[in-house]
Formats: sequence, C-alpha cells, structure tokens
Amino acid sequence: MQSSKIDRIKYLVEQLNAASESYYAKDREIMSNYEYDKLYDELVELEKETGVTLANSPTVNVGYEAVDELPKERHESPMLSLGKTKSREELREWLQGNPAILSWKLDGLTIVLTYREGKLAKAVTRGNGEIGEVITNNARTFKNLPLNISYTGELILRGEAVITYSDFEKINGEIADAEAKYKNPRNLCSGSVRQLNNEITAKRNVRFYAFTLVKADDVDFHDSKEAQFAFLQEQGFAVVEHVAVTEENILSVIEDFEHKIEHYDIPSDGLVLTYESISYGQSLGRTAKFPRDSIAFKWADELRETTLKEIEWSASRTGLINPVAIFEPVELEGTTVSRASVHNISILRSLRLGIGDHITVYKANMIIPQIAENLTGSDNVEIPKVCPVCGQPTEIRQMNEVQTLYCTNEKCPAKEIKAYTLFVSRDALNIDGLSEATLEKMIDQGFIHEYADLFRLDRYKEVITQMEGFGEKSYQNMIDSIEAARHTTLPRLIYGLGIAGIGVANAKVLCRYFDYDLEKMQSADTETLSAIPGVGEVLAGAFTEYMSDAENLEQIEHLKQFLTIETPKVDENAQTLSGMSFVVTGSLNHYASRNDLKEVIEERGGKVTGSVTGKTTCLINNDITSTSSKNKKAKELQVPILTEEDFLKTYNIPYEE
Ligand SMILES: NC(=O)c1ccc[n+]([C@@H]2O[C@H](COP(=O)([O-])OP(=O)(O)OC[C@H]3O[C@@H](n4cnc5c(N)ncnc54)[C@H](O)[C@@H]3O)[C@@H](O)[C@H]2O)c1
Ligand SMILES: [Zn+2]
Repeated sequence: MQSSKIDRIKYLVEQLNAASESYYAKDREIMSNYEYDKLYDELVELEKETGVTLANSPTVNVGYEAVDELPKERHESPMLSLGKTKSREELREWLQGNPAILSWKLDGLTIVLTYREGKLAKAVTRGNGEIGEVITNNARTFKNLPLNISYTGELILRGEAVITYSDFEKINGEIADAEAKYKNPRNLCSGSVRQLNNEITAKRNVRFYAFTLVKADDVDFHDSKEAQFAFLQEQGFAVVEHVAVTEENILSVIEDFEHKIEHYDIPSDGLVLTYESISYGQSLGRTAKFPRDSIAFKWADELRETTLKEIEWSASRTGLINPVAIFEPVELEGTTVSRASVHNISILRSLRLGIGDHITVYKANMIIPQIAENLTGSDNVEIPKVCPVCGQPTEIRQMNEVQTLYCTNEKCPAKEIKAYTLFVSRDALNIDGLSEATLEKMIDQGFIHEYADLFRLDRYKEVITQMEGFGEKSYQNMIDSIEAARHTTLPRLIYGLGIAGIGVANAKVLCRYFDYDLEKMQSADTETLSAIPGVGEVLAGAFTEYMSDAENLEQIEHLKQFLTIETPKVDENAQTLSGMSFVVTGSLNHYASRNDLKEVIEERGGKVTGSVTGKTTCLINNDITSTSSKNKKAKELQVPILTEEDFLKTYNIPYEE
C-alpha cells in the first residue's frame, strides 16, 4: 500500500513539475489551474499520510528555475509563495483579532526592485524563489514605474508586473504569429517582461503594482504596513489596491472585492490578507514555502455540472484552429454560459473530452468560463483532419509541450474573413454593421474580393436587402457607415491592412515618422524602418514584404480611389490641460487606478496634486456627496467637484461608455 502511494507521489511530483515548467518558464499551460491545484492538494494529502516528501516536490519549492538566457541573480531574502484558503470564515479566523490589510492578489509576474541613491538600480524576477532573472532594462520601460525617487537610501520592494485585460486584448490581437499568441494576461506579461530586447517589453504596456516593502532602513513606519504603502505612494509607486480590515468588516470587504472583480481591468487571482503590524507578522516566522504574516484567498469556484454537446472548431486569421466546448447552458456567477475555450489539443486530450460527457464548468477567477473536470471521460472527440472553413488538410504543430491545430491552406477563407473583420474594426476603418457573419455571407456570395469592394456593396442592394437578417433599414445603416468610413486617417488604413505585427500603436508610429505620407512609407527600406524607435527588424521586414507584393499594392491603389485620407490636425496629446491643476480622490470606473488617470492628465499638460487649494481647477470624485476632507475643502473654496465621467466629458478626453 505504502509503495503504491509513493509511486503516486513520484508521478504527481513529475506531472506538477512539468506543468510548472511550462507555466513559469515557457509561459504556456499544459493543464488548467483547476487541475493543477487538484493534483497539488492530492500530493499534500499523500505526503501527510506517508510522511514522505521528495526534495523536488512542488509543496516545498517555489516557482520554477529560470531556463532562458537572461542573467541570473540570487535574492537577498528568499521569495516565498503563500498559504491559501478558499474559506471566507477561515480568513476571518486567521486574523485572531488583529487588524490587517486585504488586497488583490495580482496575477502577473512578481518582481523585486532595488533603488539606490534615488535611482532604479536593479529589477529581478521571483524565479524559483532563490534565484531570479535580472530584467532591469525591461523594468525601465514599465509604464508607471518611477525611475527616480526622492528617497536616497537603499529601498527594496516587491510587487507584481501586470498587463491589464484591455491591453491584453489589444496586444494579443496584434501578435501576428498564431503560435506566439498568449492565452491570458499573465502569460503575456511573463513573456513580455522576460525578453532579451526591452523594445518589445516597452510596447506591451506593462504596469507595476507594489505590495511589499522589504527594506528602507532609516524610515520609521511606526510598525504599520499601511504606512509603508503610503510611503511607496509618495515615492511615486502605484501600490496594489488594498483596504484595512478587522474581524468585524472583513466579510463585507471581501464582498466588495467580489463585486468589483467583474469590471476590474487588472488581472487578479484572489486576495491577499496581511497583518497590519509589521513586527507581529515577522514574529510568526515562516514555513519552508510560506511566510506566516500573510495568507492568500482564492475564490471558491462555483462549479456546475452540464453536458458537452459539441466541440466547435474555431478558425482564425492566423490559421490557428481552436477547440471550443459547447455545452447545455448553465448559470454561473450570475450569467448564463454555454461555451468555453478548450485552448488547444493538449488540453482537449488531457480532459479526455467526448460528446455527451458530463463535465463540470466554472469561471476562472470569476471571469473566464472553463471546463474543470470531465466526469465521464469518453475521449471520443475527433480532431478534424480538414479545416472546418476551407476543407483543406489540417496539421498539428507542437511547440514546447503544447499541441495546436492549424489549417495549412495559405488562402483559407477563414484568414480572409478575419482580414476583412480587422479592416472594418473600430480602430481601423470603423465600419458598423459588417459583423463577421455578414462578411462571411457576402464573401460567399462573391461580393467581396478585395478591400475596395466594401465600398461598392451598393451594387448588390437588391440581393443584400433580401438576405436573412437584413432589411431596408439595416442596409441603409450599413451603407451610411461605409460612406462615413471613406473619410479616414492613414494610421487607421495601415492598421486595417493587418500587416503582421503592425497594431494600432505601431501604425501611428510609422505614420508620424513618415509625415503621414503613404508613398514615402511604401518606398521605405528595411534599414530605415528598423531604425525607427519601437519598430525593430521583424516589423520592418514584415512591412517591406507586404509593400513589395504586387497584389497588395494593387489593393491599396484601388482603395485610394474611395478614400479621403486626412492628416490628423490635432496632436492626440495636445496640451489641452496645461496650467490646470486637479485632485483625484476615491475609486474610479474608467481607470484602473488614480495613477492611470494622473498619467492621462499629465500627458495633456495638467497637474495632479494631493490636496485641494484655491488653485485647484476641480476635484474629481465619483462620490460627489462624500463628506471627506477633500470634498469639504473643495466646497469651502468653491472648487467644482466633478465625477470622473463629467470630468472626461468636460475636458474632451476620450473614454469608453
Ligand atoms: N496551470 C498550471 O500548469 C500551473 C502550474 C504551476 C502553478 N499554477 C498556479 O499557480 C499557483 C501557485 O502559484 P505561485 O506559487 O506562483 O503563487 P501563489 O499563488 O502562491 O501566490 C503567491 C504570490 O503572489 C504574489 N502576489 C500577488 N499579489 C500579491 C499581494 N497583493 N500581496 C502579496 N503577494 C502578492 C506574490 O509574489 C506571492 O509570492 C497554483 O495554485 C496554480 O493555480 C498553475
Ligand atoms: Zn482553412
């Protein structure tokens, strides 16, 4: 009995370590977090029962050893993982009457920063907890990191590098090579931070949120974690959003976080509770893997059992064909869900999916529907030998441990449809009323062979108005929208062409560099292009290749007959707020943090200060009836108090409703 348990232990250690290597070192996943945690818990139980813990067991090791070419460095003090619970009650009991701080557990890549003489001296990843990778130059490109601070002693702090969900959508959409696409913001962030070339990091909008101050020897924090946060903020760091809690209010604060997570743009995978008293926390010491001053809370996944109806194979512009599970609809965290991405062939196989199987589903981090377990495991899903869109042969490609399915047809219409979808999308030509499904129908009918055909759709008025889902009115709306799109800008056009790697940001950079002169741009050589800051060789290569293809050039020529390309008159970052001074307080809806809004104001020449004075232009606070000291002061001095939205409207700052 004991020996079979030891065999199981060995097996689990091997499986979990292989998963961790993919997860941490290769930014890819070969099993779901749910499955990982389940196997992990089984291992913990077996180790307890048998009294055997292998040296390489994940229960006593953190992360995974760095494997790539970045330089390594040993941490001064080991970086640990965190003990975890899913029970709110346990979290409350853990306080033992002590005050504490509850914050988001951010889901990115943990980094330690060292500042000396007021300058960023070093940035190192967590790595395996003892040895991390040195990524100082990459950290310098983080969007919100202060490179100079006023404190001149040695400051060491830890925090999480993250990419917001909205940036993730944008950036991942711009990665042309399907194999290089990322599954979630955590993977993208890890891949972006651990680059050899910081030009790439710079484009990924990585942000840093501090959560622990390790060292600032000559500052007296009065034994308070909260005071450390305040100090870090004064130095210009964004700190993780946190709330002071006691036994009395912790359950309701958890609920507040629970409501907020639905719309929170910063990825998180739970909460972290830390004692407010620094000395008390330290007095508790640590286990091999966990410090005792903090504990992590994972959202208990609301699991639902349902039946797998089919696997839909979803083809994309890049040739990738991904499995999507379609199941009997179930109610999860307040919404009805009926589909979940299975991500790739490896995960499909490890779940042993079969049509009619009983599966359990949940929302990972309360957001993304996922399959937790397959209770039947009939393993009868066939991997299509041909592309669902074009019928040409598919092929399974293997990268690291992950297998993915591709359409081999260069001219696959899936690629074509997606190309048009990009062309009409909001940041490109911005044509409403042309959904992917509509485009597909029109391509099927032979109305669209090239981009310019979109502007000639009125030739088919008769047929289109007869099409299912189309009436006179929706036809007219579409035509109006097409007409409006003829007035456009060069960055929109360049982005809309879908050149590998040229996203919204790069398109703008290129256009600005060439003074919005399309011809100049088209005749630029790779050398000139790659010398443009932020462009680099790969993009330069893709661009010149695209522009040297006769068919592409012809498409652009035809398009030009329909377009009026305007040169942007106003600089997007015109200094419209110069000379103005703002105070921001309370929580925000359109920005992840007050610091983000501060950046936007500063980009436009405005100032953000900490207190309301007679010079303050306005106080921005979503709770305008609040009786906080800032609100009182503003009323006293007759400084207007605006909600975030009123502020954005008043000062013409674009935002999404
Ligand atoms: N899918 C897979 O194959 C796979 C493989 C390995 C690990 N995992 C996942 O990773 C988890 C273990 O991960 P881990 O050990 O990297 O981290 P963890 O989940 O133990 O989290 C602890 C870390 O979170 C960071 N953190 C973020 N916000 C923080 C805050 N506000 N305060 C303090 N610390 C904060 C710190 O670096 C801390 O060390 C597993 O439970 C599993 O879900 C998945
Ligand atoms: Zn195909």
